Amino acid sequence: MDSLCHSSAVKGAKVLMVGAGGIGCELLKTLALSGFQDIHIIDMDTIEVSNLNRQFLFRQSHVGQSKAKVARDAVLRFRPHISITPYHANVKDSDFNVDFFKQFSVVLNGLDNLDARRHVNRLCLAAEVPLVESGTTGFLGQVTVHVKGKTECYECQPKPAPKTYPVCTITSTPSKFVHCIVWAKDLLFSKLFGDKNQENDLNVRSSDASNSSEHGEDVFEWRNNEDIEQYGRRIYDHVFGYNIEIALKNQETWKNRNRPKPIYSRDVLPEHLNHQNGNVDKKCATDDPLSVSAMTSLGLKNPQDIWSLTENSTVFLESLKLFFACREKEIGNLSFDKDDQLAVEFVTAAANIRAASFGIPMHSLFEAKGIAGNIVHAVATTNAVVAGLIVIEAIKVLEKDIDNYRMTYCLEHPSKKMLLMPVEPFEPNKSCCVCSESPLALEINTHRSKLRDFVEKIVKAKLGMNSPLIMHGSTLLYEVGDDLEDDMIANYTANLEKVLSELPSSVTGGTMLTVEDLQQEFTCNIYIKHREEFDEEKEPDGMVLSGWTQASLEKKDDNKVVGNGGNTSTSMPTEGEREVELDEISEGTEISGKKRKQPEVSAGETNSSNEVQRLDVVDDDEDELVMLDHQDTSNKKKKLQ
Ligand SMILES: Nc1ncnc2c1ncn2[C@@H]1O[C@H](COP(=O)(O)OP(=O)(O)OP(=O)(O)O)[C@@H](O)[C@H]1O
Ligand SMILES: [Zn+2]
Repeated sequence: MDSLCHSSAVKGAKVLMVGAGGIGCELLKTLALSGFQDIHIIDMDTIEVSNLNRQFLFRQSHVGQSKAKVARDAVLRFRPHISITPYHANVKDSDFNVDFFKQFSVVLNGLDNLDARRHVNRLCLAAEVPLVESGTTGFLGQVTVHVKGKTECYECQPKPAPKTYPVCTITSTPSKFVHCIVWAKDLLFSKLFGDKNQENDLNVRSSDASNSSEHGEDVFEWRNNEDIEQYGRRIYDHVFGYNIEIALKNQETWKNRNRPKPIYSRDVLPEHLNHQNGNVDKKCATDDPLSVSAMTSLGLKNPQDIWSLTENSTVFLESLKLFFACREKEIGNLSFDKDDQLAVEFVTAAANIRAASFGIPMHSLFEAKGIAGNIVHAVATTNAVVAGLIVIEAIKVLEKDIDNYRMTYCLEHPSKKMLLMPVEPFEPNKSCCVCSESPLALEINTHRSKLRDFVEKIVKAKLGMNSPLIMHGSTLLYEVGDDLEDDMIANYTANLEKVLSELPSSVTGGTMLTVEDLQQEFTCNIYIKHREEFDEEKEPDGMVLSGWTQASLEKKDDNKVVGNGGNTSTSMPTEGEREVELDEISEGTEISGKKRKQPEVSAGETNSSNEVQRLDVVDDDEDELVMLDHQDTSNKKKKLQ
């Protein structure tokens, strides 16, 4: 190690670290202690109290300050003579362009989301700077090396698709608590507090209801003649009582399922809730609307308690009331946030009441929050191990020790007596459209789909472009930029609303479109195939992109996404479930069944085969997160404490 620390490659290296969170803090410390002398750090966040348990460069007094800057100061205290340059900024900002990236010898990622990772991958490819990429999820972690032309890029292999659920499971036939959470968060919470005009599957039921029993208006609207408690109870009775009764009428649905039980507020709560007569203004009297809490107001203290049905019903009404009383300005714009206490309380209560109705075990707020926020509790040790591995790979990259590059996976349980599983990197995937410029094919109804659908669903969501430019031959159909003339902007805005075949340069079957992101210096050709019909459930986008590894995932996932509740139900298994873990983790990542050589295991080890299945660990990220189901959550919690 000593020789490594003093290697001239290390001393002379200029390193860019992206992310100064859980992995980043460990990484900066390890870099400094390993002899690196010129380190740049980009992080867009400020320090939060919840970071302090593991992001050890930060202290209570730093809360609210830039992570990048505080991390720098903390490390300079024990390595005063090295140079650390912090940027409190989003790595996607246009300042961080290809030229910016070119100045570095290596880029090290300690990020927590797919979007930023893809962006950095593209910049590293364009700037031809090696990338060491990392991620952790609880006890699981991985460090991978990406060198243009030598190893696969970050996007050569498909990433696990966020687990999605069939809409009908969420709206009609939940069988697990997570289904109730998705319903509470993506349907009910959004309906009540988010954008009312959003398409939402609760609409179906509310209009059913308005035809039969209600007054032809939106059931979810607060009516002039009712007080907030009446409103809350009406919503309660509608979603937990009336809607269930309607659902029960469909005998077919319940032939092989347990029939749910309608729950009405009068069955579980007294006619008037005495405590709610308390002074609402007093409950709101705080500088920080985010600190308003139904639990506080009701005297419920322990977030690990599982509330009774009555308690859940009380929390439901109280949190709804507090939203309207204390946070009225935000209503209409809210989306669920795991750090929003009142939102978590509402979602926990609503999910529990629904669970009770469907005979599903109820959960504590702590557990519900974990599921709703896709939280896998971070393990500081995993971050430290991963940071160490990043530095080891960075040193190999700097010394151009290509034969020894490794992708390393941290396991939760020893496999072949090892907790760390190093594997040789793959070569670049020839069909990867990011690093091999391989064209894609898009099946789309060119007479029905608008350019806007193409931009949103394909260019942004699937291809991860920030500032796209779309060309058909020499005609520019769309472009984003700060310096566009007004008439161009008007032109592009008009194009967005046109169907593809009616664009100024008609896009039909057989057209080749070029899509480019100027900042990422990433270009992609898309061959358009016209197709009339799409299966609403299986192909909810109304278009199918193929030709790249991403597309194979789509086929695998025949469920329709509900809202943005992307979750995977990969679980942390107990010892006996080891095989399940391997299968589940690799699910969605190893679609071709390719095997990777595992060179580090010597013949004397217990393994009979020297091949292991590729493991990919999903990261703690909103897009691609692992979610624990209830058994595993409790199992895990025990281990963590
Ligand atoms: N686009 C981006 N530009 C710059 N920094 C980013 C970007 N996306 C994520 N990050 C940073 O990456 C870091 C990831 O760290 P980590 O996974 O520990 O998350 P965290 O936000 O600190 O903690 P948690 O989400 O678990 O509360 C964060 O500090 C975050 O600010
Ligand atoms: Zn690639």
